[in-house]
Amino acid sequence: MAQTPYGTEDFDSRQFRTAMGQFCTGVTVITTVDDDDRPVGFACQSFVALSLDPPLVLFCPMKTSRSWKAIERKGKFVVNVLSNRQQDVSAAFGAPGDDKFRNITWDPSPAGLPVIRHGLTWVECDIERVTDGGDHHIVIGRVQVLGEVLQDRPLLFYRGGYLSTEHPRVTPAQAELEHFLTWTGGDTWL
Ligand SMILES: Cc1cc2nc3c(=O)[nH]c(=O)nc-3n(C[C@H](O)[C@H](O)[C@H](O)COP(=O)(O)OP(=O)(O)OC[C@H]3O[C@@H](n4cnc5c(N)ncnc54)[C@H](O)[C@@H]3O)c2cc1C
Ligand SMILES: NC(=O)c1ccc[n+]([C@@H]2O[C@H](COP(=O)([O-])OP(=O)(O)OC[C@H]3O[C@@H](n4cnc5c(N)ncnc54)[C@H](O)[C@@H]3O)[C@@H](O)[C@H]2O)c1
Repeated sequence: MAQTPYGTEDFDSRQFRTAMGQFCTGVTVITTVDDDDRPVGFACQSFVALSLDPPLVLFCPMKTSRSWKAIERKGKFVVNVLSNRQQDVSAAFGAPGDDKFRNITWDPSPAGLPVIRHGLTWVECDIERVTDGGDHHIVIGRVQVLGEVLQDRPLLFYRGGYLSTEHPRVTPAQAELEHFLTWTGGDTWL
């Protein structure tokens, strides 16, 4: 049953979060290295694929974020897309801390930024533009490198908690059609 809507800005922060929590998203960890080459990062659900040509993405860090300050100085970041096995990774990077990488295994991206192991995929980006978003920044990044894709289920954030979903099944007929549509070997079968 529909609830009575709240009036113009006649709501508190808890009510706003409850409303926004109805929108289910994936979870990423945005990483970089600081001036001393130490890995830093934070859990981030405000990540969006923005543009295909040019390839742009965006995310929104709190203006008080120390990770953001390191990302801004470096001018580069990696977006790590988490799998459903990485709830603990999200929890570690979703809370303030000075050594969030303590129990995290990672490899350097081409630019030397942390790629967290066992994520669904990752992209390395250069900061293209930063605009104002209230108590957050809106950071637009230009994608430079696409990481490999792992066949696993995503970690989802919904109503302030974690969820997972079945990976969509690919039937043999769909796989055959995909192979046909992406074939680059020429018309050798004719
Ligand atoms: C699933 C999920 C999704 C999230 N999505 C987003 C998102 O899209 N955008 C976003 O900005 N955040 C998001 N968060 C929250 C974010 O991950 C956490 O706030 C994280 O701690 C931020 O890390 P940081 O390094 O950016 O900030 P930190 O530097 O860890 O700071 C976090 C807050 O703590 C304060 N602080 C830091 N150090 C101290 C100290 N020594 N003493 C007192 N206060 C201190 C800072 O001022 C800041 O307000 C999300 C969290 C979760 C779990
Ligand atoms: N965009 C963000 O900055 C953001 C997003 C999600 C969670 N968080 C933080 O992570 C922690 C865990 O969250 P929770 O489990 O209590 O969920 P919650 O119930 O506080 O969040 C529900 C929804 O509200 C929105 N939200 C929450 N905090 C926000 C913020 N500071 N700015 C903008 N939107 C926000 C998000 O859409 C989130 O999915 C909290 O400290 C929360 O502030 C921050």
